[in-house]
Amino acid sequence: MSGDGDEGFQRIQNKSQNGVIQPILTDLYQITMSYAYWKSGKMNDYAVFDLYFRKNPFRGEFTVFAGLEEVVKFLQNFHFSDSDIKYLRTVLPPYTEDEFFTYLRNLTAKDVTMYAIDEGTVVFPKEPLIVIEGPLPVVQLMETPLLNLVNYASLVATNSMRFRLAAGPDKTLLEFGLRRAQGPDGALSASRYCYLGGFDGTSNVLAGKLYGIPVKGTHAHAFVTSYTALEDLQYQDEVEAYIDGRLNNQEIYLQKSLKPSNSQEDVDFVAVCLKWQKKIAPVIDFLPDQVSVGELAAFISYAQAFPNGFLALIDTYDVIRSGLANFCTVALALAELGYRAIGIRLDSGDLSYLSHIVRDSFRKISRKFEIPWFENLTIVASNDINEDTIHSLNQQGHEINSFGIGTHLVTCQKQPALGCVYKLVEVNSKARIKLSEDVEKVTIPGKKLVYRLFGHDGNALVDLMQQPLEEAPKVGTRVLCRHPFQVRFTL
Ligand SMILES: Nc1ncnc2c1ncn2[C@@H]1O[C@H](COP(=O)(O)OP(=O)(O)OP(=O)(O)O)[C@@H](O)[C@H]1O
Ligand SMILES: O=P(O)(O)OC[C@H]1O[C@H](OP(=O)(O)OP(=O)(O)O)[C@H](O)[C@@H]1O
Ligand SMILES: O=C(O)c1cccnc1
Ligand SMILES: [Mg+2]
Repeated sequence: MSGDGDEGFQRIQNKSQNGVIQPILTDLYQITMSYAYWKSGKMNDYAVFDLYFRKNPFRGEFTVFAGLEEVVKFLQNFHFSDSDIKYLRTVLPPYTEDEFFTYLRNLTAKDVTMYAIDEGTVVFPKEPLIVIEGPLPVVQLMETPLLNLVNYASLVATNSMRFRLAAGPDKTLLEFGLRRAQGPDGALSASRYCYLGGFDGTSNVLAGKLYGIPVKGTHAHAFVTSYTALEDLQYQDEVEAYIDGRLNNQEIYLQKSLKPSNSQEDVDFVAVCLKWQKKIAPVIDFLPDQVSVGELAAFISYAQAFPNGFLALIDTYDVIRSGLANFCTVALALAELGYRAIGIRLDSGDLSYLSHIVRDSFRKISRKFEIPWFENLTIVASNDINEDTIHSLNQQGHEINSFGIGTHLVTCQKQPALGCVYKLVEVNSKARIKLSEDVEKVTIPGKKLVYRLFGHDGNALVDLMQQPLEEAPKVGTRVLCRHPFQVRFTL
């Protein structure tokens, strides 16, 4: 068994994420330009490229830089394989000189130098996040893969941090985006960089395995709707075996039982639940004959499987009249047997209103039965949540402890791409500029160093770009900083 698992892991490591990141994961024009550079004798020109973005995403004021670890791995492993070369021979024109393919086959990043800002740093438009320098054709070939590695990673990390800022530091944020992400690679990147941006965990099991991200989750509506009666808690084949006389009543009863946390003696858990149902009905105001018995069976079944991890999705039928009542019933039965339930999840309706109703019931039970922790049970909310939903919930007031967020987080619905670019700024120590009709698109020529200047109070004031030969700013000394584009003249 473990052999199978390891093979699966190897397959993924070799072929998925890292396997797919390779020099020919690029735009064709990088290869054709390399050929032209090579043919015109520019292969030893020394070029400097800046990787930067022009505008913070989501109409925001900051960006979180991410993707650097994969960039480093990419540079370390940069080479074209025999099969890459074989394929490229079919793509380039037949008159492409043979020596070029030998040149490509022997290329590595050994003559390339990279400077970068630390991954996870808050960064701003126009400043180089990565500077790459080396032989022109080689650093040209880096453009597309590097942009691919940084763009989405930084976008989704920024999105994740924005959700974190909206929710506040004490909420648990779970990424539930696998089913809605842009394919398998998009999903894995989303899980990885949402964690970097401030989420606490993911539902994506493979991301947990590959990147060490905590994996968390609840259960789905299907789990609830699959049960229709308390009899579902018995295995059907065992019911048949009982009818046939192959099993006795005691053996069937065991399916309904649970051992208390401190004993090995089976207790009829269903009976304990039904006892608590009667006791709490007047406390939190529900009618036992109005709850869904299938939902109760589902919750009991989940509680038997995870007596220390019972978290129930309570909106399958009716949150107040059924889901909440059934959850409290089972949670109290668990409490009698020495277990602490975790809480509930809401996946529809008015999340502010419902979270208040739920917390209110938890408080009533906590006081009535003197179970202090019951009022602090976790309330998880999900259902198409975006950043604005969280701000709105904060304004209205809510009792949610944890948000499960998928679609809006991983697809970055508010802005689907960051727009990082990779521009030539220097060749053979001479600055290069790209002019444009659009002033935003004019490049800042020359190699630059970026300093982050901090005030006396320890807060960052400004990022300063300088040429390498300019004197570095000194602590305690005033520095003249000019905006690179918005020049202000005073007369
Ligand atoms: N109190 C609230 N304030 C702001 N947004 C909320 C609040 N409660 C829920 N939402 C958000 O409103 C959106 C729509 O909720 P709505 O109740 O219409 O959806 P629903 O319950 O899934 O219903 P349906 O499935 O029938 O569309 C969801 O994206 C949800 O996250
Ligand atoms: O809403 P998201 O932020 O994408 O979070 C993930 C969603 O995925 C699940 O249900 P799914 O959407 O598959 O079914 P549903 O529409 O019935 O909730 C879960 O219940 C969430 O609603
Ligand atoms: O664990 C959950 O509750 C979950 C996981 C993925 C999508 N929606 C919910
Ligand atoms: Mg949904």
